[in-house]
Amino acid sequence: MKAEKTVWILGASGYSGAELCRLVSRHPHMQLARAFAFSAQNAMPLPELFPHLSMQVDIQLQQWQDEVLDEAAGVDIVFLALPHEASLELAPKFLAAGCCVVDLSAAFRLRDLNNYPTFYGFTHTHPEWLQQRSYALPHALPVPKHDKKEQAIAAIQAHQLLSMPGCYPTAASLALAPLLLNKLLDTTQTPVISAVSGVSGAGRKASLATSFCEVSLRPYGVLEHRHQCEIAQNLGLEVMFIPQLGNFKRGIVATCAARVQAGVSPAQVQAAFESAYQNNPSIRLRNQPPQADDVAHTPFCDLFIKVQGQHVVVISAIDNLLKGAASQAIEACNVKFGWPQMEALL
Ligand SMILES: NC(=O)C1=CN([C@@H]2O[C@H](COP(=O)(O)OP(=O)(O)OC[C@H]3O[C@@H](n4cnc5c(N)ncnc54)[C@H](OP(=O)(O)O)[C@@H]3O)[C@@H](O)[C@H]2O)C=CC1
Ligand SMILES: CC(=O)N[C@@H](CCC(=O)OP(=O)(O)O)C(=O)O
Repeated sequence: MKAEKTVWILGASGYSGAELCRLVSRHPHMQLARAFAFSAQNAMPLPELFPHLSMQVDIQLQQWQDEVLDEAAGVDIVFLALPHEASLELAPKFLAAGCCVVDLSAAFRLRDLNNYPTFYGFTHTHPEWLQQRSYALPHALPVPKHDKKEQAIAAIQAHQLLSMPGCYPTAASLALAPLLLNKLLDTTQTPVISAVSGVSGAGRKASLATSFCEVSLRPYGVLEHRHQCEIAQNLGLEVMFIPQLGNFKRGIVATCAARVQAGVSPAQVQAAFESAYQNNPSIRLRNQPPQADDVAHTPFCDLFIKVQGQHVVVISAIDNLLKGAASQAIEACNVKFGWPQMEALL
């Protein structure tokens, strides 16, 4: 049977792009037509760069050249797993060619233009697309326009540009959204999110800060990380965000501490999570705090909830390269094109 959708992947020599190549290759409705790297030295069969993909992915990496854009008309889905500014420049060109663009970068995530110079160091040059994109967390979010799962799905289906959430924002938003959706949170107390990420979160290119002997457990970007405003945007309230780098390869464990309103019972909190996620095959409610390896190489978000008096702690674990990037992008496409939500992911 011929796959219905042809796919290009840009950034396929990077960590999340390579995961996308693997997932698209096993997707029954997608055909991986071309995969691009940026550097000439990466123009090789993908399994030469990532040997674990041998016999899983059969694609030759090509060096990206702008002239290739002339051949984009007729490509159904283009995944961009690129630096933010590269996505910002290329996405509108693919959109103009009629492709559905799924962008894993932050180029189209933030609604407030002013946050780009502050948190990303560049001025946004395509604000028109910020108004016409769907921020594709394929689950209910307690923010205007996304307060019902059906609306979130309709938005994904209606838009040509899907902007994928960041990795920490995925973990934190899924942890806190049910409390907000059900109006259980005491919003006079700012939630605190302390999250540890493996070093693949920083991407593949070598840097001293992420080399093996340099990393132990390092807090960074305390209260000023670029994901703080994305999490606040998702939840509709301020948060305190403390990211940390851990000496493991993949995964994020986010510990989210907040306060519920007086009189809210543990049973009400549990019921809020069960009703929010009962039909969601990518979320697992756990009886024990999840650790990073429980979700590594899986498309799941594992959540553990503990309530004591008015204190609530939700611990959320994802694989940053999958639920935080590539598998969530496939999930969004599955929702968009009406395929089973976990197609190609399990
Ligand atoms: N790592 C993660 O956990 C997550 C990453 N993301 C986002 O996904 C995107 C990719 O991240 P990640 O996979 O970690 O990155 P990597 O650093 O592993 O890979 C980056 C990719 O982009 C290519 N590239 C670099 N510069 C350019 C450019 N100027 N123009 C076109 N292509 C370029 C690289 O090609 P070459 O190798 O040939 O240089 C490589 O294929 C980023 O926007 C990131 O923020 C999102 C969620 C989680
Ligand atoms: C460990 C590490 O460096 N993590 C990255 C976040 C991961 C990422 O690539 O960010 P997006 O999810 O926004 O694309 C950081 O702190 O900037």
